[in-house]
Amino acid sequence: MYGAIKEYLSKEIEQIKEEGLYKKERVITSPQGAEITIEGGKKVINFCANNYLGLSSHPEVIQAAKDTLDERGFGMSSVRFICGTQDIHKELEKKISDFYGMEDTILYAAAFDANGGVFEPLLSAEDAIISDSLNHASIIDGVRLCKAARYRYENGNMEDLEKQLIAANEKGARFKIIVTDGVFSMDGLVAPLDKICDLAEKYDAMVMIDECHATGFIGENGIGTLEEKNVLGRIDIITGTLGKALGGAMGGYTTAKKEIIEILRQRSRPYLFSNSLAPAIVGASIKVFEMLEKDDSLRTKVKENTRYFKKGIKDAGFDIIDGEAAIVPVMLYDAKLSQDMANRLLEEGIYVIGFFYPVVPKGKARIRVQLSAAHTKEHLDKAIAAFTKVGKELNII
Ligand SMILES: Cc1ncc(COP(=O)(O)O)c(C=O)c1O
Repeated sequence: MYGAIKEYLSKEIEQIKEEGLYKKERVITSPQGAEITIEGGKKVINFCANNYLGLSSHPEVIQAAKDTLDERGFGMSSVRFICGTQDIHKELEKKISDFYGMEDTILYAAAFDANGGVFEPLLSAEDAIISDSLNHASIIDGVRLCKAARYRYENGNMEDLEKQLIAANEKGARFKIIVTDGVFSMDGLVAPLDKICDLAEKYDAMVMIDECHATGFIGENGIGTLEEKNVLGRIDIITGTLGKALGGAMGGYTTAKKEIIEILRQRSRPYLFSNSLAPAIVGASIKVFEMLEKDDSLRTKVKENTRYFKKGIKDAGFDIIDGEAAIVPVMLYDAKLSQDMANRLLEEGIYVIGFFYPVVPKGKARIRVQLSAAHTKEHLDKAIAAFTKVGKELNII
């Protein structure tokens, strides 16, 4: 009887709209890049993709995908352990392990699956997961799927983390794992991993980080937040995505000690019961890692672009959160203002998104600007000029 649930769902949809939380998909008719065309034909400069290294439409990455498509076919039509593993899947896993200096890696269809499928195979009711309050939804879901006791510490608050570790010890937890995003994507701030690792050592816990917004460009060699915070070799489990800086298509991974990955291959449900990554994505991702090994120009560029944009926007009088990532939250505090500003900026040819409660805390509405190595100085100057113009118009600066 669809009638009854139809009425219920329609009410729910109305409620989402009334709360101002209804998400509309903006349709793009061009490839992903620093400049995109949106439906209706308008060309805009894009500041809201996770295309940090500008690789989403990079010619070398596209060529590698085409070559692999020709050589290896379109799809695998199988999960990994039946007949869905080509040699290139193994090659990519080895590349990722070497990149981080970890022992082994397992690929997933998405980082959402990597986070969703990591806890349940490793931990059970006698164990404890201690999770940062701002961790990504996929970590929250992964934790929910596991029987381990859950502890949550206030974002980045090391006193609270210590309290939670003590609480887990008092309950007699067998194994403990602290889990945090490397970069918190709404603030662009890096987790205090050095302090987290110290506490982990003091209380005998493991550490897991989600590097989705960091791999390839944060830290001197682009290894990520573990390099930035000088904790290489002290992190037990890393999850990451191929769907952001590393080409932006899709795919995720977990990299860790050999036994951890071996158990995941045996028991991680999103790995066991979901199709293997398409060869073209695997081939192109191998190319991405080769490019990162050879050349640091893209990560230098995205860092320079971030510095340049931050300076311009601060000099214009805006208030920003000054983090280490290629994410610049321009703080407006008011939800409606953030929406009005984003709409006006789009009219000026600058595509950004306004974020407000419940995505960020109440009273902390903002426009999140994401920088890319694909942005030119001209793109950045245009954006700073448009922010200044609209900011004055809306009495923000
Ligand atoms: C911190 C974090 N973890 C995990 C994910 C999921 O990544 P994927 O798109 O590969 O599923 C995202 C994507 O939004 C993310 O930002």
